[in-house]
Amino acid sequence: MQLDHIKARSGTFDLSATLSVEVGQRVAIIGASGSGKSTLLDVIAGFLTPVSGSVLWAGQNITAKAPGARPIGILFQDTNLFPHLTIRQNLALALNPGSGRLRAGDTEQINASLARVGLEGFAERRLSEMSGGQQSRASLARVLLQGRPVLLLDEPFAALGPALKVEMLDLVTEVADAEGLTVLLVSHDPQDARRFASQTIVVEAGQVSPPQDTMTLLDNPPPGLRAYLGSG
Ligand SMILES: Nc1ncnc2c1ncn2[C@@H]1O[C@H](COP(=O)(O)OP(=O)(O)OP(=O)(O)O)[C@@H](O)[C@H]1O
Repeated sequence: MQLDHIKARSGTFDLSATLSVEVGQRVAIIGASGSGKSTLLDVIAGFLTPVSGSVLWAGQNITAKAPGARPIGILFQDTNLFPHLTIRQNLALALNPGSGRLRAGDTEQINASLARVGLEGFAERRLSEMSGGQQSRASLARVLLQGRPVLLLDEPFAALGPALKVEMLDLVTEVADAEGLTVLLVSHDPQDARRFASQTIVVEAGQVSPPQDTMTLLDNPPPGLRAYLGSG
């Protein structure tokens, strides 16, 4: 994925980015609150049209494509599932947004995606009857069902507590590696970056830096990042 001389504006906030992320990479995005991390994801996902510059995937310019037509799946902290529906109904809606009716092959696909996230046998369970960790797994199953090659994660596991968060990041790592997904993870926690991503993008006051080696960056952070990390 490439961001080529992107300039974007959200209200009075300006963002600029030129970078490229290799296919199959897992990359963390870190930066202070309000620095522009979500704005960057909005540009990549197509929720915010840049003023200038291009978003490219596999050499194709996707800047003008609607969010649903992009090769991108998104996982936010708010679960993307309806609490009163069963997991099967929720996933059927993800496959067939209009009707939620199951077509030939859908059940197998749903069962396979539940198995991939360790939720075999949960299809008839309502979301409201599941733990926070199980709900996170179900929302991951939903986004995986879309079969998009790029996954954007905006602090999706922040509410889970440290042990469960690590478990979910490891699960995403396993699935992403097995399927060759390219993953961008926004996080406030440098430990997430160390655990999850060999490369890290720093966002500072709307300026997006290209990916750098995570360990090198965090072991010897530049002044702006050092202040944000609170490391002296
Ligand atoms: N429509 C808007 N009008 C004015 N300012 C906006 C608008 N949308 C976003 N901003 C500002 O843009 C900046 C970047 O916001 P963004 O949500 O991308 O930051 P972030 O790094 O994701 O922050 P956080 O870590 O707190 O989620 C913020 O200062 C925000 O207040």
